[in-house]
Amino acid sequence: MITHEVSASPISHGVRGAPAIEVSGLRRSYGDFEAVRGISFQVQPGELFALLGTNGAGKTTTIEVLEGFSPPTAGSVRVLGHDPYAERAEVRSRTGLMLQEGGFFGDLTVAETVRFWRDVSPRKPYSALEIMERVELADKAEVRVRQLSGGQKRRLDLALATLARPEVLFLDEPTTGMDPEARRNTWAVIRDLVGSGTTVLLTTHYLEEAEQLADRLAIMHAGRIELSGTVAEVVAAHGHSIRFQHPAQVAAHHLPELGGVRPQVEGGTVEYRLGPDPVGTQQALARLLAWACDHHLVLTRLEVRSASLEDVFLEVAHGA
Ligand SMILES: Nc1ncnc2c1ncn2[C@@H]1O[C@H](COP(=O)(O)OP(=O)(O)OP(=O)(O)O)[C@@H](O)[C@H]1O
Repeated sequence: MITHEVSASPISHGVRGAPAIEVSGLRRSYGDFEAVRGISFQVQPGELFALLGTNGAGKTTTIEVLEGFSPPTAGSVRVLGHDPYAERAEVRSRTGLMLQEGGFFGDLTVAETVRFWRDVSPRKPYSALEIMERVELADKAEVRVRQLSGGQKRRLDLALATLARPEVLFLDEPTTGMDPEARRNTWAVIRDLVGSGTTVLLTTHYLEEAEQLADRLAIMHAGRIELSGTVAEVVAAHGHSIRFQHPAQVAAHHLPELGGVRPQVEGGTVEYRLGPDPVGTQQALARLLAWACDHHLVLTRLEVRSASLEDVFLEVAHGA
């Protein structure tokens, strides 16, 4: 499958004031199986929106509909104000995409690959060398694509998806297989693109990637969006937790309730999952410390913290 699309017009973000990407009540079935079950979201021009989710949640299916590879079973999608399936040529000339499986000719070198895709692009804002340098592959220019490592192939994929400076960029798990340094360099490339006005829809299994890059995100599970918002909103709604090492001299059923919350004891750790209200958390902590003093206990490894994106994700994955 060819995965590198090219841009034909300068960045204009489609219809003025309209979202760059609009998904309304999208459903997509494969035979009897409904992979996407009525999801809605919008991505504004110049925004990076991350779709997170469990395996098989429907992220790639959603991206494929947005790219115009398949029509919705129900609902509608718009990219730059157009229907990507019915008006495929218009949309695809202005979007870039990087799928999970890149479609390379393994016998070509990196430089030949970049030159080939640059030659067929109607817009050539960067030289072949600049394109390779941006993803730190200039020193691999003469290496055959099939000899690149997995992470290097992903970087080449990103270079090809962005060589025409697309208005909207779809990135499906862009940093899978990259080492931590390559991942950080790729984040910098993506940030530059967003900084220059590109709208990005990204899927990832790396929660840190979403935390680092996303203006807003949605967490999908089994075809539905379970939560969405900014990272701060999603995490704040989840609340706080108080944890400490389970004191050996206190049976689990003698641990106190804090603000009506019972503790969970697992792997030698006691955890109270509290709501998002900071006053409630403070009162719970005061009550816990008073209880510890009354019982002459030292609470080791005591911590109070806000939920992380990982906590939220795991709750969606297990609880939804
Ligand atoms: N062509 C297909 N035919 C039948 N079922 C499919 C097809 N493509 C995807 N599915 C199913 O649809 C569901 C959603 O798949 P999809 O690839 O969209 O999930 P995902 O969120 O991208 O998953 P992952 O994180 O594992 O890549 C899965 O249960 C998958 O098995």
